[in-house]
Amino acid sequence: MTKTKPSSSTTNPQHKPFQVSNRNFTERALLFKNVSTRRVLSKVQRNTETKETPIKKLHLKRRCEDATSGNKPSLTSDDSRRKKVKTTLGNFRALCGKLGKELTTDGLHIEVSQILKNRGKFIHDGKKIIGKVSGIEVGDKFLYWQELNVVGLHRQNLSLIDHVLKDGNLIATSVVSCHFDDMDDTNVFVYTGEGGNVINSGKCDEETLALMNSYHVKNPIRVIIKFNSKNCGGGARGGGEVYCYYGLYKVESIWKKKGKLDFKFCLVRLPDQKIFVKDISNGKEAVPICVVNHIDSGKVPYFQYITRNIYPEWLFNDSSVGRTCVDHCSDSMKCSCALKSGGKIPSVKKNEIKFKLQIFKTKAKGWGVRSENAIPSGNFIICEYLGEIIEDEEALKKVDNDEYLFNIGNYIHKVYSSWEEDSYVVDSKEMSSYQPLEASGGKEGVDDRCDSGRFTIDAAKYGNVARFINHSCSPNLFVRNVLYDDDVPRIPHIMLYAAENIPSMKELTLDYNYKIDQAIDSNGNLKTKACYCGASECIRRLY
Ligand SMILES: C[S@@+](CC[C@H](N)C(=O)[O-])C[C@H]1O[C@@H](n2cnc3c(N)ncnc32)[C@H](O)[C@@H]1O
Repeated sequence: MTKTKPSSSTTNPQHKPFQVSNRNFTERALLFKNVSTRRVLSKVQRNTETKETPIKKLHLKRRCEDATSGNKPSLTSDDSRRKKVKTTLGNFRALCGKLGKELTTDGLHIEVSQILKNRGKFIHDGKKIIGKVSGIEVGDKFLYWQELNVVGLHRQNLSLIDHVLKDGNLIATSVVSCHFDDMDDTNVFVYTGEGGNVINSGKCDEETLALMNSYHVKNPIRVIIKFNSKNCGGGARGGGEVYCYYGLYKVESIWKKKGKLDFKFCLVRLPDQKIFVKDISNGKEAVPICVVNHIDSGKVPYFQYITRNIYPEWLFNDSSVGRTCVDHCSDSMKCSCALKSGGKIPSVKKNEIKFKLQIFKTKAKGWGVRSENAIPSGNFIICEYLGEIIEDEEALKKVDNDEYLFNIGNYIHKVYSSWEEDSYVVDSKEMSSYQPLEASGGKEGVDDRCDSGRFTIDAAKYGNVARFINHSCSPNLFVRNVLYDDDVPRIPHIMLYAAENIPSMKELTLDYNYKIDQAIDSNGNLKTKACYCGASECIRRLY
């Protein structure tokens, strides 16, 4: 996730846009962590070379057209634009189906897009847009390169960089990147342009020129990521290539390695753009919990977002439990805490999430959690681990599906003597832990129903943001079992705290406290799982 940010120094000391020079189209590499995209580009070239449209003609035409701003107030609302985009894509695919049996042939797609263009069916009348294309949202997916052209995201058949003349200067409008698999974060990525001594000769290819000018103009550039849906949980065609629109970026810096001809362009994602899911809690949390995925097209599998644990019914009817509060004070008729305060529900604000947490897709560990704000170390509760409270016997039956089980353990680390947050006592040696139960010894020596060590939190169906926090052998969070004075005495809350100052956007991690070689599956076989935390002290095994 941490990328070395290139120096912001530019190779053009005059800070003025470069002028259009002769175009020397060759393939070039768009890099995410130095991975080349040549293969994809040459495939596009191969497929388009067979078409009749002469490249020279396209150039002439391009010189004449000028930019259209996507931000100008449009005649139609964004909703109707969106409908139009959907209809147009539907028409495109229907026509592909009609004209060719082999839908994956790019030649067919070019032909179909030409037909739609001739019929005036291109979105935005085939004009090139700078910035947001109305009707298209971040996260929208497209099955074929030509669909990007039809909807106005990227109107190039040959090049990964699209550009337009704006006030006499060529500027970049969109980039198609073909590599997503080696990144934790696409907020920053690097494009490597073609070689050529721009400073001395004043000449370079159009793509390099456009990106250089965009650096000065700071115009928004659309980024589209191409990926293979086979690798990320299926796609519209059950595996294959898909293009996903990732939003607007700007060229932050340009540099050139000593002795090398090619330029590198650092593109940085513009802030305040629509994200994939604005608030997965649907307003249940005080701070919205957004979901972003810069890795693939996968969505968070369904679960129900909760802000309080779900306790088993029998717990409330069992006098040995000694619970006086019902469902965390939600029922003012039954809850003794509420009755004490004249029927008023006590504030549960102490459990509110205060940091702007974000669920994001990691490279190798599924979803993870990070904070958009920096988090100072100390007694700041990041969040509580929530789910269904189940007995350990029940949890043991879930050994083959234990991803979201958190064994509460035998120890209570904090006791709140009142609703005041600062009156707790920290007394902890033993952490609670995620499953497997075999490792945590959850059943040891307990006969009483409400004794601790008999309960596990299952966040598979019901849970909150904490269910996405991954393990690290060098974690930046720690766990405390916290008991409020109105709680079921031996079912503490699992509260997560910052163990250090955590910079914004750094993944939040816990030590799952698993034991190696002690997890057993339902057939009695030893279970192992690799750890991809990446810490220098990583032992390479989760369990
Ligand atoms: C509580 S879930 C964490 C969220 C999970 N990544 C997701 O996508 O929903 C625990 C699971 O995440 C994965 N995981 C967490 N930390 C990991 C790590 N350091 N290395 C590999 N997988 C990890 C494992 O599959 C583990 O069973």
